Amino acid sequence: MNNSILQAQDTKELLKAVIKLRNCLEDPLANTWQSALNDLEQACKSLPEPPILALMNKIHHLLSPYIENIGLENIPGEIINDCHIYIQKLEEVIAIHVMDPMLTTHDIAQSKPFLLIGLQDKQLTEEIIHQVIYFGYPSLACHSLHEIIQKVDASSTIYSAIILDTEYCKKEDLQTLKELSEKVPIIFISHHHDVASRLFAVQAGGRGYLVSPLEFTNLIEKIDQITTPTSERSPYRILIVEDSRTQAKVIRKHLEKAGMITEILLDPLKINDVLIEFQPDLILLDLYMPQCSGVDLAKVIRQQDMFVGIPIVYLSAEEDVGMQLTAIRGGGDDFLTKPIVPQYMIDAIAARAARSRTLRAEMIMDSLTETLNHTRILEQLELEIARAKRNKTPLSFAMIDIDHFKLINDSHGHPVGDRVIKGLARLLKQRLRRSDSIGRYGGEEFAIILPQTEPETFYAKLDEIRRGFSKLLHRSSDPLIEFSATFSAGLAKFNNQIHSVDEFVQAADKALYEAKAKGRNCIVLDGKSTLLP
Ligand SMILES: Nc1nc2c(ncn2[C@@H]2O[C@H](COP(=O)(O)OP(=O)(O)OP(=O)(O)O)[C@@H](O)[C@H]2O)c(=O)[nH]1
Repeated sequence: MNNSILQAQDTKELLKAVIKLRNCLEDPLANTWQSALNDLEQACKSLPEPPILALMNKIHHLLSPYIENIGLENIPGEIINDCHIYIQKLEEVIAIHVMDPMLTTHDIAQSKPFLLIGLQDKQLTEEIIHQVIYFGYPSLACHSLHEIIQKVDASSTIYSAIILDTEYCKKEDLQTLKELSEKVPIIFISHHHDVASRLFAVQAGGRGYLVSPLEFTNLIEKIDQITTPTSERSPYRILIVEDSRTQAKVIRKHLEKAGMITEILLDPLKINDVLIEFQPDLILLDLYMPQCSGVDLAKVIRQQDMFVGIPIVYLSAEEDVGMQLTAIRGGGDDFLTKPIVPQYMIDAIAARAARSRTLRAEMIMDSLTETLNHTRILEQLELEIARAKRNKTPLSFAMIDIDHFKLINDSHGHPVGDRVIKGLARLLKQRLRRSDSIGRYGGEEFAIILPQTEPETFYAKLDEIRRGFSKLLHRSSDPLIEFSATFSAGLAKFNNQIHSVDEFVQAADKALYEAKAKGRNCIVLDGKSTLLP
C-alpha cells in the first residue's frame, strides 16, 4: 500500500472514533463512552500529529477521573461541555488534515473558529456537520436556543456563526435573538417562505435566511461571507474624475481615510485607459469640465459593454433638480451636491459601491464556486491582454480540468462531484494572489489569468497546487467513504504570436489536451510559450 492510501485509512478510522465518542457523550443512555475513548486513543496513535496528540491528551485528562463510573450522569456537565469543545477542535484538525495533508501546525492554528448548529432535524445536523468540516468549519450541535445562548456566554471559544432552526425560536424570543445576533451572526434555516417569517429573522438580526430543503453550497457561501473579516475584503476602488486637482485631492483625502483606494483622473479623454488599468468599483464624476461635460463622458462610458456595470455618481455644485435628472438620465446612478458633509459622501459612496459589488458579483460570478463566470473571465482576459501590451509586462494563462470527472459523478453522485469542483476552486483561491483571476470556464474546467507572471514561474506554483489537490480527500455521500481526484493543466504565455483572446485560450487548451494525452495529473506548457519541457 502506498503512503496516501495508508494515510486515508488512518484518517478515516480517526474520524470514525471521534464521531463515536461525540455520539456517546451526547446520549445520556449510552454507557459505552469508555470504550469509545479507548478506540479514539488507539486511532490517534496512527496519526501522531502534535495538535492531534495535544487535543487527545486534553480529552483524556478530562475524562480519566470518571473512567470507573459507567453512566454519563456521573460526569459533571461542564466536563462534558469542555470535552465537546476539544472533540470539535480535534474534528477541525482532522478535517484540515483531510483537506490538505501538506498544511503545517501553524496553518492549523490559524484556521477558522467554530460554528454552532441548532437544528431540530438530527440527520440534517449530522449532514451539515460533515459538509462544513469539509470546507474547514468545525461545528458543534446544540439542541435548543437556550443551549446555544449558554454556549456563547459560557465558553471561551469564539463562535463565528450560528445556524439556527426557526422552529427553535418563538415570537417572545425576539429580544434575546437580537442580543445573541450582536455577539455571533445567525443564519436562520426555515421551512417557511412567507414574508412574516423572513421579517422575524431580519428583526432578530439574522444575517441569512435559507429555506429547506437546504442547498449546502448556499450555506457554505453564506458562512464564507459572514466569516471573512472585513479587513480581508478588498477595499472599494473609487475613480475621481475632476478637472480641479485641489478639489480631487480633498475628495481623495476623505475617501482614503475611510479605507478606500482612489485614482484621480484630470483628463477625461484618458478615461478608457484608466478604467482598464484601475478597474474601479465606482466612478465619482464632476459635471462640468473644460474638455467635456460629465454627462457626455458618462454616455461614452456606457457605450462600452465592458464598463456598463460600473456605477457613476456625480459630485457637483449644480443645484438645479432638472439638470440633475438630465445627468442621471444620461447614464449616471446618483447625484451628490457640493458642498457635502464628508461623512455623508463617504457613506453614500460606500453604500453604492457595496450594492454594486453585490449586483456585479451575481452577474459575473459562478454561483457554485464563487469564481468568475465564463463570460467574465474572458472579458478579464481581454482587459489583461490590453494591460500587458501597454505596460509590456508578461501575462500567463492556464486552463485546468479535473481528470475523469465523469467517473467521479458516476461513482459518487452529482452533488459530491459539485463538492470536488468547489474544493478545487477553494484551493485555487487560497493559493493564488489577489491580483490573479480565477474563472469557472465550464463544468469541471477552470481558467486562471496571471498578470505580470512568466509561465515558468507559475509552473512550479501550479505543480505544488496539483500535488496538494491530489492529496486532498473528498468524502462520498457515505461520510466514511473517501476518495481523491487529480487535475491536468495547460499553461500558455501571451506573446507576439498570439493576437486575440481566442488564440490565447486555444494555446492553453491545446497544452491541456496534451496533458490529458500524456496520462493526466500533469501540467504542459504550450510549445510556443517557452522552450522549457
Ligand atoms: N457534478 C457536476 N458535474 C458536471 C458539471 N458540469 C459538467 N459536469 C460533468 O462533468 C463530466 C465531464 O466529463 P468529460 O468531459 O467526459 O471528461 P472527464 O470524465 O472529466 O475525463 P477527462 O477530462 O478526459 O479526464 C460530464 O459527465 C458532465 O456531465 C457540474 O457542474 N457538476
